[in-house]
Formats: sequence, C-alpha cells, structure tokens
Amino acid sequence: MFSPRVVSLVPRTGPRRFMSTASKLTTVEVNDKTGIATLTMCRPPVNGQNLELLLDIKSSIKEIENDSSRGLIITSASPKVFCAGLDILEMHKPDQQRLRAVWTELQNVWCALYGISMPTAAAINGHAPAGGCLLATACEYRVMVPDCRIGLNETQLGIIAPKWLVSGFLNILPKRVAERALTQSRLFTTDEALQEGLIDEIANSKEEAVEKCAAFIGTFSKVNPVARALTKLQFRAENLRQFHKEREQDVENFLSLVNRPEVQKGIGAYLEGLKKKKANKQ
Ligand SMILES: CCCCC/C=C\CCCC/C=C/C(=O)SCCNC(=O)CCNC(=O)[C@H](O)C(C)(C)COP(=O)(O)OP(=O)(O)OC[C@H]1O[C@@H](n2cnc3c(N)ncnc32)[C@H](O)[C@@H]1OP(=O)(O)O
Repeated sequence: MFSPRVVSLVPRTGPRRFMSTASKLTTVEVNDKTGIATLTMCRPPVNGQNLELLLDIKSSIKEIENDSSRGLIITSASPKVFCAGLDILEMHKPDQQRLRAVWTELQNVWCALYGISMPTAAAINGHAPAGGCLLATACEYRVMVPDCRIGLNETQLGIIAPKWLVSGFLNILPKRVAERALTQSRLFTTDEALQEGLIDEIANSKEEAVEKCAAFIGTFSKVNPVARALTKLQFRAENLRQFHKEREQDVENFLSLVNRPEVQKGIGAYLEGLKKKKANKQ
C-alpha cells in the first residue's frame, strides 16, 4: 500500500533534515546542535488522521527513536490547525478493513508516542480537537498558540473515547475536570487550557512554541538519561499494560460503535455541519 521510506540526510553542518517519507505526510528535522527532532504533520488542510497520516506519524516516531535523538517535538505545517483528529471521512460509510486499520494505527501512534523514553513536547500551533488532543497529551509538555481550542469532543460525535485514549488527559487534569470536560465535549480555549493545566505555556507563534518545547527538553540535559527514561516509563507503565490487555477488544468496540446506524447518522450530520460552516464562511 505504501512506497518504501526514502530517507535523505542533508549535511551535518547546521540543522540536519531528513524527509521522513516518500508521501511526505510528515517531515522530521533534527537540530544538530541540540539533537532534538521536530516531527511536523503535513496533511492539508487540517492534518485529518487518515490511515496514511497515522502510518507516517508512527514511522517517523520510530525513526526518531532509532536515531537516538535527545528529544521529540511534534507540530504541524498547517497555519491554523495542529491536528483535527481522526479524518471523519474514514468513519463515514467506512470500508471495514480500512476502518479497522485506522483504529489500529491510531492505537499504534499513541502507544509509540506515549511510551517513548526520550523527552517529548507538543508545539500546538493551532486547534487540537480529539485525536489532535490525544497526540498533545501523549507528550510530556505542551506549548500552545493563542485563540485556539483543545480537548476531547468525541461525545459530540456520539462516540466514546476509550480509557487508553483518555489516559494522557488524565495524567494532566484532575479527574473531576477531565470527567466533566469529556461528558460535555468541552474544547478548552488556549487561556482555559493554561488555567486548567492542560497546556504548560502559551507562545505567540509556532517558532516560539518550538523554542519553548526545546527549552523544556533542554532542562533534562544534566539528568541521567537512563534514570530519566525509566522514571518516565514507570509512571506510564500501568496505562500501557492496561492498553495492551484491551487493545484487540478496543478495535472490536470501535468498529461496532462506528457501524451503528445512529452513530453513522450522527457522523453524517457532523460532516454536513463542517461543510455548512465552510459555505457560511464564503
Ligand atoms: C468503550 C468503547 C470504545 C469505542 C471506541 C469508539 C470511538 C472512539 C473515539 C474516537 C476517537 C477519536 C475521534 C476523533 O478524532 S473524531 C474527529 C474529531 N474532530 C473534530 O471534531 C474536528 C472537526 N473540525 C473542526 O472543528 C474544524 O475543522 C477545525 C479543526 C477547528 C479547523 O477549523 P477551520 O480552520 O475553520 O477549518 P474548516 O472547519 O473550514 O475545515 C477545513 C476542511 O477540513 C475538513 N475537516 C475538518 N476537520 C476534519 C476531520 N476531522 N476530518 C475530515 N475533514 C475535516 C472540513 O470539512 C473542511 O473541508 P472542506 O474544505 O472540504 O469543506
């Protein structure tokens, strides 16, 4: 289904860049000075997580891990959106095999990002609903630009975010705030997210957000990396163990939920709403 990954290394003077994939849905750039890798999602217009984008993100994370970078920053090439979450078209009148693969790859991406031992940070340079929030909350640190929204709005679509998907959110927010936010499908503004602790800092631009993420990763420069990694994984092991125990059943739950006629109706109406919004803008 996919062409082999083409990795082109550019000279080691100045920032090193390697294009992650032949399809270029993500790029990875490693700063030679700091050793920090920046993974950029590049699927216009909103980085909707279709199967190809998810596979690409997973491969890029693995590439960064194998390259022994000092840290990973995830961001987006889109000017207004970090990531709009799952591509809703993948869930509407879906091809069953593809739908299964999409959910499995979302699981794989989360698992790779949440469980990576190196320091991670999200430079959230735009809106981050649902699957976008999942990526951001899998990281250890979040910096967001003003006037954007972040949160888990699955209930709005008639779907239920499973436990593993919520675990990053729960690492950050008090249980009471998380429960209310999920049941209300709340999307936090940048200011609200900072106030509640869902993000760590605000930056005025994507560049500043990336710099702040790099500064966070830099705080570990004097910490023993093995001790750091084991400590991080110790905090995350229980969520990962639970996830692995339930992941197959979770795929079946997802398929059966998405295929329910009332959920399909809801997803169709939601898509119509997005289209109408665009028509109203024009
Ligand atoms: C225990 C049981 C377990 C069972 C498990 C079952 C379910 C688990 C839950 C699933 C978890 C994950 C779910 C998701 O990720 S669902 C996706 C949720 N995402 C959203 O609701 C975001 C929708 N989009 C927006 O709110 C906005 O587009 C925006 C991201 C804020 C950006 O706004 P703006 O810059 O104004 O752009 P437009 O709205 O004009 O959008 C531009 C075009 O992009 C299309 N679009 C937007 N989002 C998506 C998307 N998620 N998927 C596909 N397409 C999307 C939009 O329609 C426009 O397209 P057009 O130009 O062709 O009209």
